Amino acid sequence: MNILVINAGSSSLKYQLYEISTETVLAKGRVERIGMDSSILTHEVDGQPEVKEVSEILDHTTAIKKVLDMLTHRKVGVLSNITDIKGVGHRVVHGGESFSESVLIDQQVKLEIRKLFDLAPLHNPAHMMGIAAVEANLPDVPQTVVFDTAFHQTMPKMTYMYAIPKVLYRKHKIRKYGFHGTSHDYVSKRAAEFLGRPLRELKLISCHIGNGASCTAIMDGKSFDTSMGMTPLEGLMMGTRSGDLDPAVVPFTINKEDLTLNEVNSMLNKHSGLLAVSGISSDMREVVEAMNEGDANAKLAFDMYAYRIRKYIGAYAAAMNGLDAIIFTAGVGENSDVLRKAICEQLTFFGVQLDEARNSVRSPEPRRITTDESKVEVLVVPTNEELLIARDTYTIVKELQRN
Ligand SMILES: Nc1ncnc2c1ncn2[C@@H]1O[C@H](COP(=O)(O)OP(=O)(O)O)[C@@H](O)[C@H]1O
Ligand SMILES: CC(=O)OP(=O)(O)O
Ligand SMILES: [Mg+2]
Repeated sequence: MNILVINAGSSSLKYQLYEISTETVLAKGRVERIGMDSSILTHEVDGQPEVKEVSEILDHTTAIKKVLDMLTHRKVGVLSNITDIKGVGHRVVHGGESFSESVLIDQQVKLEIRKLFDLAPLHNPAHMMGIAAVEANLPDVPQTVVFDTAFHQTMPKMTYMYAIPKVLYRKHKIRKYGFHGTSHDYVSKRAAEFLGRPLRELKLISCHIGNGASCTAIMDGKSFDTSMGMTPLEGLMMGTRSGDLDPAVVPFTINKEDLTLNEVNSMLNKHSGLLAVSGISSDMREVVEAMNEGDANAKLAFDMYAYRIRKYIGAYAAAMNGLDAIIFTAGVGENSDVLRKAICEQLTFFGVQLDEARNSVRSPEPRRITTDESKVEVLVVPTNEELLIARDTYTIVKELQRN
């Protein structure tokens, strides 16, 4: 059965087409710069060179249409007809308190996602555009949503409540939700398999370090605490997001700089983090390069970034009263041996012994980067949010076909 996985952003749309019974990726790609002139569609079929097509793609509906054209293309396509797609799974960042698992999309689900626009303004509106675009192009195909927040619905009240008047939770559901749940879920299961131990017995800290970044404390196979909050802004320092800061900075800045609330929100989400501190880039590769050339701002940005991750690891080891393994994943976590080294070198107190040779290995497979004697294991586990989305979609579609 062919399942299409969609991760729609405001100006981009990533896709992967799976043959799910064998979990094979038949094709994948992305559309960038939707709504701008010269949008770019990049399409890749296993073992073949990438195909790039530049055209004007004004909205998500057109973007999906182009993707479907690519998938059925005479030369670079992998399907003879779009009716060969039997289900579409979407990544949705915010599911609030309504969803603790993946669901089939219906009117009610769409309404709930819309209600959460305020809580994930960068993500949820874009996901809705993706869902509507698929509906317009494939009206008869069942669609599902897989939420970033779902995995974290197991957090106890003690970790998800903010210490502010209760009325704000009652009226507006202001609380910690946590994100990247699909990734934390996937890598924790892979880590348990790799270690050959039951997940339920492990105390894990998974560090999803990509553009957005979050750490999760996982106990008993469940999310116990996580660094992102009501929105994906809390916690670690990120590419362009500030992460934790004294909330008083917000009214103070509004006052002193004569900014609006929206401007401050945008500053904290889009113009902070690595980008602001380094003054160079939100991309860790460029920050490390500048640091190696002696740039002091890049060094400060790198040190702050690594320090925050270390601090969360320390906090979560205490929160769980123990730690078996730390997992690094996502763009930076999987690729930056320099960052992993900076973090792990200062965790010897916990019994982390980094093996530098293992740390510098690159591989798409899960691997250990500590010595055999290390008391706490540190693993690099490449994430695969799309595969989990495809699996969940398959389960839901099969159930639908049975009824
Ligand atoms: N070799 C590398 N070294 C350091 N950072 C890298 C490397 N390759 C990719 N990255 C980082 O990964 C980030 C993207 O991570 P990713 O998980 O794909 O993020 P997202 O899904 O949020 O777009 C980039 O911003 C880049 O900084
Ligand atoms: C929730 C979140 O931050 O997602 P991303 O890392 O894809 O921006
Ligand atoms: Mg990501």
